[in-house]
Amino acid sequence: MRLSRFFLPTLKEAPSDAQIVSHQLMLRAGMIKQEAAGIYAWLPLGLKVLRKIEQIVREEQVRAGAVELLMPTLQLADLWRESGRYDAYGPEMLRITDRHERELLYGPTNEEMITDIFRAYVKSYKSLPLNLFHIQWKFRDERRPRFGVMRGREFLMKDAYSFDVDEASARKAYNRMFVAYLNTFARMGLKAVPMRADTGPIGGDLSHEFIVLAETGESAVFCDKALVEMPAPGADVDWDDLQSIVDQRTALYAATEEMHDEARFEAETAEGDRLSARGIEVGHIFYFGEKYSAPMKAKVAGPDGQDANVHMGSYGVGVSRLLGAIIEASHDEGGIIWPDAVAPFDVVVINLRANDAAVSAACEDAVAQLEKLGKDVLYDDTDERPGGKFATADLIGVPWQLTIGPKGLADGVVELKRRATGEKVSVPLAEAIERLT
Ligand SMILES: Nc1ncnc2c1ncn2[C@@H]1O[C@H](COS(=O)(=O)NC(=O)[C@@H](N)CS)[C@@H](O)[C@H]1O
Repeated sequence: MRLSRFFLPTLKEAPSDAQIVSHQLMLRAGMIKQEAAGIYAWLPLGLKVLRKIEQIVREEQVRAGAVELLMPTLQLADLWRESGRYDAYGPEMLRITDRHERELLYGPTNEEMITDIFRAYVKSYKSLPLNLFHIQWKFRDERRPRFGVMRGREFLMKDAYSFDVDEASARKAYNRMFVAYLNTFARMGLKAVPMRADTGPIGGDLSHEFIVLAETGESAVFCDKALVEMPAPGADVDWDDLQSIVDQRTALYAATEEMHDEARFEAETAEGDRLSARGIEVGHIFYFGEKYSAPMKAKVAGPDGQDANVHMGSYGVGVSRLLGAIIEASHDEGGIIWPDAVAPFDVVVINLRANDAAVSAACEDAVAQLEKLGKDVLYDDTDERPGGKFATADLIGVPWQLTIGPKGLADGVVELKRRATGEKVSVPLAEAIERLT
């Protein structure tokens, strides 16, 4: 992609109301534009990252056995009246009346709708276990949207819903999501710690939040620091028997503020291992049994032919929030440092003298070779001065910068820079390409 043909409205300064670094950098890097409080337009660079994060979430859901569908953003109020949540949900719910005076709402979550879909078709335990997920925009009329996409009003969520014949099976579904979440966040270069959490308006009695430690996090958290460095289980696990993996983590103390018990923390965790910090909630999983299947009559015939309510859980990931969380965890004074797996481009090719035919020819050759190898290249072919080009490349956080100028060309070398470390080497183009693949 030629930068001269792209749409990258970078800003020298962030607007003063952007308080945290991720909000400042997303605005300065031309990734988002606020259209209303808590409501954003996703500009090309931001959308590329959003889609990469979404794809990692999707792949790990599928690996854990979940099946993707897509539910609408608009829902009938009557569905929420069945579960009793229509009034209980409160002012965060955006209520809408259509031209026929029908009462609708912009979905903040989808437990009722997915239960309605399930009960319409599934009648036998033989269809279980089942986990259905989608990645869809939600609306929550937050009283104080802030910190950019971190706490928006319209935001992208992956929400999955599991259906099982009994509690024991439902806990296995819960464990599959628990492990899938550990793998998901690790693939994005994040250290996310599962912590016992409150269940709030979703309900149930078993819940974990996945927290990324960050000073600007809204949650106060307490945990055994061993949990932070524990590697993710990876894909090669027995998805039908994950209890030992889950126990390994839940055996160590980890709780959000609402669930924290200082006495228990001190009893269970040696002083040197106690971590109290602030964190960002990037995922939240719940087991809530028959909370929705009972009032909505979502039943299956069991092996004995008797109908029984299915046991459910729901599992959310803040897909759009993750851009903010990743930047909070990975940036420096120059700007964003994207982990390779979610970067908007793999490499920026920087032309130091766009009006020099030989340099431009060398750049275009490098771009062509890299694209032939499947690399996603941003080619800065603008007539911006070199300092400005380097500053833009650092700001938008692409993992590699390959710079070509007249002097390097004369010496038969290009300069390759690793954004994360700042390390630079001057090597022949072939070797630079070798290092990039
Ligand atoms: N206002 C918001 N802006 C951005 N992300 C949010 C917002 N509210 C929640 N999230 C993200 O969405 C995730 C899931 O939201 S939740 O309320 O915890 N859980 C649910 O809605 C359940 N239905 C899970 S399917 C949270 O962990 C958080 O990462």
